[in-house]
Amino acid sequence: MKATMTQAARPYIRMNGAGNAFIVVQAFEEGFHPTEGQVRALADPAAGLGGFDQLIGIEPSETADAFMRVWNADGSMVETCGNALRCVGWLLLEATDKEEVVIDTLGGPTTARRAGDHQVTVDMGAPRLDWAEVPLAEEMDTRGIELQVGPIDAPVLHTPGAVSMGNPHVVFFTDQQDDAFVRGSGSLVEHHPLFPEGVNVGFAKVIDRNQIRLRVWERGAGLTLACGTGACAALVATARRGLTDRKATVVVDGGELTIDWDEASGHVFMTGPVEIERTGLLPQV
Ligand SMILES: N[C@@H](CCC[C@H](N)C(=O)O)C(=O)O
Repeated sequence: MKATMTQAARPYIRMNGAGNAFIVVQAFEEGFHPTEGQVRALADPAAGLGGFDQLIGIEPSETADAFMRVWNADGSMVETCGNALRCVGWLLLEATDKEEVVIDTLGGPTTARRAGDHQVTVDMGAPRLDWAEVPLAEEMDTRGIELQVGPIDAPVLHTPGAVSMGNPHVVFFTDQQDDAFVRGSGSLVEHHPLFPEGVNVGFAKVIDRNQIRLRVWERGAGLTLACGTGACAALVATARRGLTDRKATVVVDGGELTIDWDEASGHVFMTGPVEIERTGLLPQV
């Protein structure tokens, strides 16, 4: 028998952060607990929501202004989502007269504040750079891990940086960023045994010391127009290799994100646009 959502006719807000697409459900009063299958069904464009990269639940929190729960389009529940933090931050800031809000996630708490017209800055905390924190399956220097794609003697991709921004990322330094290449190698690396929890895969082309062109194959969502934690991970990985400064514009398919790895606090701050596209009611799945 097909399970139906008990949360029938729940209101949703469709938002995007630099093109990263979200369906946001407010779960302050009534719980929101979709199954993996229901998330997948909602993400299917046939459900009428237009497809999305992540489904987001905003729940009450005892220690923060809200708790943000994240499901990837494949139904997996994951630690965090940088662009959704900016979107949820925007909603909470609009609903209160606060200058700053704190949003807790499975990946840790984040603060969000307005940064101009429909722009929000989030403090993503310090990147986790120890191999066990990423996590990797074996000890390696995360500035450039022993991983390559392609023939042993002529790899097309090799020695990516590995970073956790609350969720796992690898970042390849490459000029090759076309769709077919990103899809083919991203899907391969996402499930590599070196990453026991899977991994988000970044393809970073350094334009200059303050600009990176980035495409990301997201774990559980595939190629997206933007990935906030991916942009933070790319800046951290390129700065650690001396390829960029600690502050840069990361150009993604859906816009631009400013990433600043603050020297004093060690925290990574991300600033970028948020957009409310429309509201509606969740379909029965
Ligand atoms: N879109 C995101 C990341 C969402 C989660 C990611 N796919 C994962 O599985 O860790 C972002 O903006 O950070």
